[in-house]
Order: sequence, then C-alpha cells, then structure tokens
Amino acid sequence: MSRVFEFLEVAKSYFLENWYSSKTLYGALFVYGVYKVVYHTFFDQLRDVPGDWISKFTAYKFRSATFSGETTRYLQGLHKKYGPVVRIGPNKVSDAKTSDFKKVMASYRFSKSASYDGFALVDPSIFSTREENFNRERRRQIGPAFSQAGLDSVENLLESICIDSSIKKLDQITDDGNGSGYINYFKHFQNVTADVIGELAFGNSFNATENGGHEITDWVNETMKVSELFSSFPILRKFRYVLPGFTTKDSNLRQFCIESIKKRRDLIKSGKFDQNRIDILQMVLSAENSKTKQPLNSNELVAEMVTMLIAGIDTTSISMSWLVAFIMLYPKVHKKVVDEIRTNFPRKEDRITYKEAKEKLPYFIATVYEVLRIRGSVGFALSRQVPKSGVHLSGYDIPQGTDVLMFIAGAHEDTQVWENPKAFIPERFLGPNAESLKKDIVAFSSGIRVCPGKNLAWMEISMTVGNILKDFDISFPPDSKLGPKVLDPERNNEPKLPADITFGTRPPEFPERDCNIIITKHIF
Ligand code: HEM
Repeated sequence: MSRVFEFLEVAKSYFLENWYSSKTLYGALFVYGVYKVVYHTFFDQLRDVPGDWISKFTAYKFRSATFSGETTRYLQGLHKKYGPVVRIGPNKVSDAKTSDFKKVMASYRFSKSASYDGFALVDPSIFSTREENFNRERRRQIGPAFSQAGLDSVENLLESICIDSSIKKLDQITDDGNGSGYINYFKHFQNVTADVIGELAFGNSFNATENGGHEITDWVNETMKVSELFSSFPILRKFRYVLPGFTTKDSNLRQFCIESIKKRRDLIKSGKFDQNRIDILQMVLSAENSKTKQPLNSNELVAEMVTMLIAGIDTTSISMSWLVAFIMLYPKVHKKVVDEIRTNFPRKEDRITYKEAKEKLPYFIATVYEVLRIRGSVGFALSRQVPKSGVHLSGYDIPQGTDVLMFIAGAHEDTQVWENPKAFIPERFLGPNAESLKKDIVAFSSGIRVCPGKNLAWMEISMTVGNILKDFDISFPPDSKLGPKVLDPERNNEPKLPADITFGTRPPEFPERDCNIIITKHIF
C-alpha cells in the first residue's frame, strides 16, 4: 500500500513541477480539440440540429441568458433564426412547435430533467419530482383540492378574496382620493393571489390585500433566487447544507408552514374544522406516504406547501398584470371588454363569478386567452429528458438522454397554428376555430403533468380583473412612459409593452415604474 502512495506522491510532484513547462498539456488540449471537432462534425447525433456553433461545445450562452433573465428573448431569437428545433448546448435542444410540445408532454416517458432537482430548496414535491410513481401519487392525493368539488367547496372563500377584499381595498383608495386614486396593479394582484394560496394551502388568508403586502412573498423570492442559482450552477447544490441561506431548514418560510399545519390540526381536534372544505392543506394532511404507510412527514408537508406558494402566486398574478397591461394599451379592446362587462352586470352590487364570466362575457374570456398566449406568465422552457427510444421532433432525430426544452412562448408563435402570432387579437378566440385554438394554448403546459391549478387560476383571474373593470375606470397616469400612442418599432409599431424579464416566471421587469395606474370609481 505504501508503495502506491509513494508512486502517487512522485506522480503528483512531477505533475506540479512540470505541467506549465511541459508540452504535454498543450498536446493533450490540441488532441482533445481535434477529437471534439471530428466528433461533432461526423458522429454527434445532434449534429444536424441547427443552432449557434458554440452550442455544440457548451450551453454557456443559454446559461448566461437564464442567469440574466433573458431566456425568453434568447430562445425567441434563436427560433426566429434557425427554426422550430434549435440546439442550445451539447446535450440540449429547444423546441417551439406546438405539435412537438403535445407529443413530449403526453406521457411520463419524457421525465422532467435534472434541473428540477432541489427546486425551492425543499424535498421533492408534486412539481419537482422526476419519478412517475411519486407524481402520480401526489396528483391523486392533492388532486381533489383542484377538482370541481374541491373548488366548489372553497368558492365562497375565493369570492371573498378575489372580489370582496380586492374591491374593498380599491374602494378605500378611491374614497380617500375623492373618487379616484393611484394603485400599482402588479402589487395588488400579487397580494390577492397570495391571500388565495394562504387560504387554500395554509388555512388562513395572509391578509396581504388588506395590509398592502405580507413578508411571505419576500421569503419566497429569496428562496427562489437561491433555487435559480442552483439550477444555473448545479455544483452549488453540494454546499446547500453548509452555507447559510442555502436551505429552507431553519428559514422563516419553513417555520410558517409548520405553524400553519399545527393550527389546522388544532382546529380539526377541536371539532371546529368545516369537514366539507376540500382545500390543498387538508389534502396534504390526509395524504400518506405509500412506502412508509405513514402520514407525510414535516419535510414532505413543507415541500408541498412551499411548492404551492411558488406555483400558485406569481404565475396567476403576473397573468392578471399582463391582462390589465394589454387591455389598457389597446383602447378598442378596452372599450369592448368594459362595455360587455357593464352591460351584463349593470349594478354596483352585481358580482362576476367565474361561472357567470364564462356564460356572459365571451369577449373578456377571449381576451384572457389571447393574453395567456401572447404573454404567458411562465417564460422558461419546460425541460424533459428524451427516453431510450429517442424521439423524432419536427424532422430531427433526437437521441436518448438529450434535454428537450419545450418552449411555451415559442409554441404560442408557431405559425402552423397561429395566424399573425405577434399581433394581439382576442377575436381569434371567438371565430369558428376558437375551440380548437383554445386547446393549442400551452400556458399551463399539457398532458400528464399539466398544471393542476389551471381552473383555480382561471377563477381568480376572471373574478379579480372582471370585478375591477366593472367597478372602476382605469387609466394611465399623466407622467406614464407607456400608453396606446407610445409605439414600439420592434413590435411592428404596436403599443410599447412594459419591459419583461424571465426568472422562471415572466413578470414586468420594472413593476414599480410601469404598473402604476389611476383608478376612478364608476358611477352606476
Ligand atoms: C396563470 C396561472 C398559472 C400558470 C400559467 C401555470 C403554469 C404551469 C405550468 C406551465 C406548469 C408545468 C411546469 C413544468 O412542467 O415544469 C405548471 C405546473 C404546476 N402548477 Fe401551475 N400555473 C398557474 C397557476 C397555478 C396555481 C394557481 C397552482 C396551485 C395553487 C399551480 C400549481 C401547479 C403545480 C402543483 C404544478 C406541477 C404539476 C406536476 O408537475 O405534476 N399552478 N403550472
């Protein structure tokens, strides 16, 4: 044994003394370079997939776009240049074809990629797991909270947040300002959706709408920043248990989850819990781990609760924000939406529920669809691993093990599906093809891992925005840098939109600058 160590020592000192002066290193690098060029030219199975030359060797450009919030623009640019399937790394392609999207998402054969590991610094959850059985189990356990029966059981709660608290807050602001006042709609919507998730996944509203915010949104943002860092630089995951702030183990967020679980358990024990209420918290508390046959332990519970915060708050509030942004920038659409709402709901005391919006407000619903298409709230591409059999996507054979990134914003510009995809045209969802086009919206993904919160999100969006447009006139402040007449040459001289940034979701980049509006009480 000691001989082996002796040999290693000698080899080590030889290397340390000679590596810089020796030609060996340069020789080795040269041979490696030649090997790489020959390999990528003749043998690489992705060699025919178009893309920037450098992407054969490194995903650096994609990673740096991800890190700087430019993923959506970077991928859009590549697809414009190279077509529906583009290489973005030695082992990665991005795909912007709707039919490919549906094919890949249809089954568990394409599992989520390793980039989902460590999501939100919690244990695997319904969202981050890459295992079919785990995901199936969680979807079965939590699913009832998102079913029609589940949503019906919390409908009153949802109305009290998305209609009553929201309108009450805005009434206060306009009352203080003699009939009109300023709001930041981005912040307001974030508060409303946080309160919804507070009720459903934590058992109590966070009262963010009433109080103008709740620290939970800051905790979530902090957690997500570190989580994004891990996704861009996976090596950092190895340090997560030794560096402060790199785990939720002792965080405020975790503590908050544990306290909420305790409160719900106490409520159940005291017999005061409404047994008819089927909400997310109740579903995770009554779930059991199929291996241990035990209820979920605290790490598993925290993982699901934190996941719901992240999956449910910003996605929905950002969609509401883009909806308001587009409506305000397109006066004809604005007028049509408001006329439709106020004709069907002519009194202050009328309340627009989701059911009524679907029945009576086709133009408003079409506008929501068009906003989900043209500016969905999820900006990143959903990464999946190609299985053993490989896959044929838009004319390219993609081999096993490749990460295919299914690009939502790209699919929403697929010219085989969407006529004039860059233009904002709600009417496309009222024409003869409307029903089939609705099925081509992949904002909530599609297939086996489609967003379970889709119907909940639709309820929140229609109730919150619909009722605001009924009760208030909205307009740009005089000093606004945006407006229907401020045109953007890069959008074919359509109105300039608030700048956007992608870190998973795709919110306005400067909401404190671009999302301030004046609201004025409508006189009924
Ligand atoms: C407009 C609002 C929303 C949008 C655009 C949206 C979009 C998406 C997308 C694109 C996915 C697929 C992600 C992937 O495969 O990587 C997803 C998954 C998911 N969403 Fe949503 N979502 C929204 C609202 C919600 C809400 C309100 C909740 C719950 C409170 C929720 C819970 C989830 C969960 C748990 C998953 C993971 C499902 C799985 O992997 O099996 N989402 N969502």
